Amino acid sequence: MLWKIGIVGFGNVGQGLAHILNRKKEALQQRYDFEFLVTFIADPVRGSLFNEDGLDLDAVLKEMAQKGSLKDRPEFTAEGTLQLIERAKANIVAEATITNLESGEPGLSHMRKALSVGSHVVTSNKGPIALALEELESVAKENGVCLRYEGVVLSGTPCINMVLECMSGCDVKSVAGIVNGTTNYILSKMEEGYDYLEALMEAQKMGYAESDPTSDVEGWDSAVKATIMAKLFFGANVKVTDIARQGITKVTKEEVIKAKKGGERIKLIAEVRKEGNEILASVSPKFIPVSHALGNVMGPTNALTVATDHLGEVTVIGPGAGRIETGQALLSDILAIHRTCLCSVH
Ligand SMILES: NC(=O)C1=CN([C@@H]2O[C@H](COP(=O)(O)OP(=O)(O)OC[C@H]3O[C@@H](n4cnc5c(N)ncnc54)[C@H](OP(=O)(O)O)[C@@H]3O)[C@@H](O)[C@H]2O)C=CC1
Ligand SMILES: N[C@@H](CC=O)C(=O)O
Repeated sequence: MLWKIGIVGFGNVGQGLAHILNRKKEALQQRYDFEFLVTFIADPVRGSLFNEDGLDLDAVLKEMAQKGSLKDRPEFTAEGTLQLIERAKANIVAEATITNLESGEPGLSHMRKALSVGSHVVTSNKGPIALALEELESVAKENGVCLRYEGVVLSGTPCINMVLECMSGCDVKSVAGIVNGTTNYILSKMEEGYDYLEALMEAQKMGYAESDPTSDVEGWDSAVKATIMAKLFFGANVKVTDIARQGITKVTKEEVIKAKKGGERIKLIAEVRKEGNEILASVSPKFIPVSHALGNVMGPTNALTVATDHLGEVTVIGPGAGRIETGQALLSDILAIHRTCLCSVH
C-alpha cells in the first residue's frame, strides 16, 4: 500500500517528522515495507501545500529553512486547514498544532474532521487528548480508523504504549517523574549559572517549550500529562484544573545551586497515584537526592517510574521534548498503523 500522509502544523514537531520521513524514506521501505507520499502540509501562517502526487520534502524543508515560509512553493494553497484535510483525504493525518488546554482548538476540530473523512490520526497535541479522548475515539471507531498519541506524555521516549501494550495485565499503582523537558532544562542550566530567563530562551530556541511557555514553567504542561496518565493508566477523569499544581517560576538560581551543594537537585515532579478508590495527582518542585535515579536526569531528558503489581517499579528515561524526538513519536504511531493494516490484510 502507498500511504498518503498529511502534516497539520508545520512548527518544530511537524518539521521534525518531515525531516525523518525525508531522511528515512528508503530505510522505511526496506525495513518495514512502508511506502508513503506526503500529500499535504497545512499551516496557515507558514503556508499550506497540497500535491496529490506527493510533495518534494527535501525542497520543502530547504525552502522552510531558507525563507521561513512555504508561500512561494508551486504547491501553495490558500485553503484553510479543515478544507485541506477534507479535500486531501490522506490515509494518515499527523496533527502537531499548538496545545490548547481550555478548548483543545484548533487541533480538536482538525482531528474530528480527519477521523470523520476516514483518515487515521497520529498526534503529539495534548489538548484534544486530555479534553476529548472518548469523543475522538468514538469518531475513529465509527469511521474504522485509528487515533494514536504516543508522544503526548514523554515525546519520543516510550511511555503510553509501553504501559498500555507491553505492561498490559499489570495494575498500575502510581506513576511519578519528570515529564516536562523545558523546566528540567531550565533547572539544569540554572545549576550551571544561567539566569532563569536566559535558560528559558535557550529552551525555546531548541524547540522544547510550548508556544506559550507559561504552560511549561507554571506546571500546566506537566499537569495535563498527569491528566492523560490518570485517564489512560487508572481510568480516572481528573481535570487539569483539579490537580494540585506548582511550577518552577519561584525557584531561584541560588536555591538550585544551594541544593546541589547539599547533595540534592530541585526537580519538577508530576505524580498520579491510587489511594484506596481515590486517584491523587500533583505537580510540584521537589528536592531529590543526587544519588536517586531522578536526581541525575538533566537537560530536556524526562524520566517516569511506573509502579505496578506484577513488575514492581519500571523506570523509563529519555528525551522529553525536541523536534526530531517528538517526530519519532509520530513516526512510531504511523508505523504501528501500517503494521495493524498489514496484519489485517495477511
Ligand atoms: N516541541 C516538543 O518538544 C513537543 C511538542 N508537543 C506538542 O506537539 C505540538 C506541536 O509542538 P511544536 O511543533 O513544538 O509547536 P509549534 O508552535 O512549533 O508548532 C505548531 C504549529 O502549528 C501551527 N498552527 C497553528 N494553528 C494552525 C492551524 N489552524 N492549522 C495548521 N497549523 C496551525 C502554528 O503556526 P503559527 O505558529 O504560525 O501560528 C505552528 O507552526 C504541540 O501541541 C505541543 O504541545 C509534544 C511533545 C513534545
Ligand atoms: N513543552 C513540552 C514539550 C513536550 O511535551 C516540554 O518541555 O516537555
